[in-house]
Amino acid sequence: QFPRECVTPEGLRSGECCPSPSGTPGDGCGAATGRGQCVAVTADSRPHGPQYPHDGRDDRERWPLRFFNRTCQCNGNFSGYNCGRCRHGLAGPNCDQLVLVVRRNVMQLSAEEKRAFIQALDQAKRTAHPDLVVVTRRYEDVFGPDGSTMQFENITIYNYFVWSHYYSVKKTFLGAGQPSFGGVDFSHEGPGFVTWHRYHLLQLERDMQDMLRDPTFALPYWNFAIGGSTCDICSDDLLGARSSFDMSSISSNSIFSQWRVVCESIDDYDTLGTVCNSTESSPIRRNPAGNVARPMVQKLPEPQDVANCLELNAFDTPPFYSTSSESFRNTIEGYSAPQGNYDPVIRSLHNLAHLFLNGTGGQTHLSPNDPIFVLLHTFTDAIFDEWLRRHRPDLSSYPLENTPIGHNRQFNMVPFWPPVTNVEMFVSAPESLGYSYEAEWPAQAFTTTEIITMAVVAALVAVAVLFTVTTCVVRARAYSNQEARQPLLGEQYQRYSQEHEHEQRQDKTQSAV
Ligand SMILES: O=C(O)c1cc2cc(O)c(O)cc2[nH]1
Repeated sequence: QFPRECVTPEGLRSGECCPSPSGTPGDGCGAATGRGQCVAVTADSRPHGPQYPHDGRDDRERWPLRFFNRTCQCNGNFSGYNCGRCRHGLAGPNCDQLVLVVRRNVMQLSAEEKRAFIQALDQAKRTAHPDLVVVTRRYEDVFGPDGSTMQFENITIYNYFVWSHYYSVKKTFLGAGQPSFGGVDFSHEGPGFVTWHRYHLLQLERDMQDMLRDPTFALPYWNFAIGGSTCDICSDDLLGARSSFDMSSISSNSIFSQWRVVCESIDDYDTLGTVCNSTESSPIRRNPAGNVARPMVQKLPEPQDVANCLELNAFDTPPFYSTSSESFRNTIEGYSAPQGNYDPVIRSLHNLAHLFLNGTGGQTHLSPNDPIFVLLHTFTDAIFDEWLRRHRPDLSSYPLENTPIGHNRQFNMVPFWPPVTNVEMFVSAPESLGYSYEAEWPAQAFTTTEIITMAVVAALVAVAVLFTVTTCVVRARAYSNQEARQPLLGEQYQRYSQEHEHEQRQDKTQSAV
C-alpha cells in the first residue's frame, strides 16, 4: 500500500507521495542524483465493463487517485517508491547488472533448501514491513475522529501480502444498513488475474530478498497438476501435514500450526464500512480433498489440463470475465474447462487447487493466509509465463477497455504503490522481470478429431500397402508361373524344331537321291 513517510495528515492532504531515497529534504525521488522526479499520477479513465454499476463509491476506482495524485517517476533502470532501487532483474549501484533468479519445484529442493524456505516464510510472518503501512478505514474516515489520527497501521511482510489480496477482493461499502456490493474484484475474474498475481508474488519475493539480504532468494512453486487426492506438499518438512487430532488443522510439528490469520472478520468490515487491519485471529484451516459436499473439488487438476490450457491462442475473450470462453486467462484461472469452453459448474486449474485445500486457502478474502497460496500462485504464474513464451502475444492482446473494473490494460493494480499497470506485467519474466522457472511441461495429448484423422490415414496407408503387396505377389506368381512354363515350352519347341529340322533334312536327302 503506501510508504510510511507519506501517510501524514499533510502528506495525504497534499496528495503527493514523493519521498527522498537519501532522506534529504528537497531530494524527492532522488532528483538530485538523476534517479527520478515527482510527477502527476496517470490513471486510466477508459470505460470498465458493466459488472460494476457504482462509479464514485469505492476508494479503489482509478487507483490511487483517491489517496495520492503525485508519485515518483524513476529514470532508466531505477525503480521503487523513492527511486532508491533497481527495476526487477537489475542490480548494482547504477542498476546496470542483470540478475536472474530461478524459481524451482518445491518438491525438488534439498532438505536444507526446504528448511531454509520454510524458515524464511516464518521470518516474513514475524518481520514488520520496512517501508509500507496499510489503511484500515475508507478514505472518508482516514484522518480519524479528530482529523489528524491517521488510520494506517504497520504490518508484517507476510501479512501485507495477505492484506493486499484482501483489499483487492473486498466488497464495495454502500453505506450503513445497505448490503455491500460483492460483484467487484480487482484481482480475479478478468484479464488482470494473471498480471495482478504476478506483481503480488514479485513484491513478496523482493521483500523477502531484502529481509534475508539475499538477492538470489527465489520463491519455489507447487506443481498442483498431479491429479489424485493427495496434497504432496502437505508434509511437516514443507507446508505442514494434517493434524492427527483434527482433520482441518495443521500438525503441531509444523511451524504453520502456530500462524494466525489476518482479515478474517469480513462481516464486520462489510457492515461497519471498515477495512481489515493487522490483527491476527484464528489458526489456518486446511482439509485437502475433504470437501464431501463437492466431490468435484476432491481431486487436483491433471497434467493434461495444463497441456490443454497452454494450447489456447487467445489471451482473453469478451466479456473478459469469469464467463469468457476460449480464453487462456479464464482457463488458467479455472472458470472454464481446461480445453477452454466456459461451463458454470466447472472449477479447474487454479480455482480447483484453491478449492481442493478446503479451508483458509479456498476463500478469496483469506486464502493467502495459508502459505500454500504462494506456491500455488508461482505455479499459476509459471504456466502464464510458458504461455507467453509459446504464443509471443503482442501487448495489444491484452484488452484496453470494457474489462471488469481494475482489469483494463492501463489500469493501476490495486492496492500497489508506486502505481504499476497490468500491462507492465504482461511481459516475459526471464526477459523483463529477472526471474525464470525451472519446469517441464506435459506434452499435448491428441484430440478426438486428431485420433480419428490419424486412424483414417493409418487405414488408408494399410490399404495401400496391402494393395501393393498383393499386386506384387500376384505378379510374382504370374511371373514365376511363366518362368516355370517357359523351359517346357522351350524344350518342346526345341525338340519339335530339332525333329522338324531332322525331318526336313531327311526329305532333302531323299529327294537328292
Ligand atoms: O470458488 C472459486 O472458484 C474460488 C475460490 C477461490 C479462492 C481464492 O483465493 C482465489 O484466489 C480464487 C478462488 N476461486
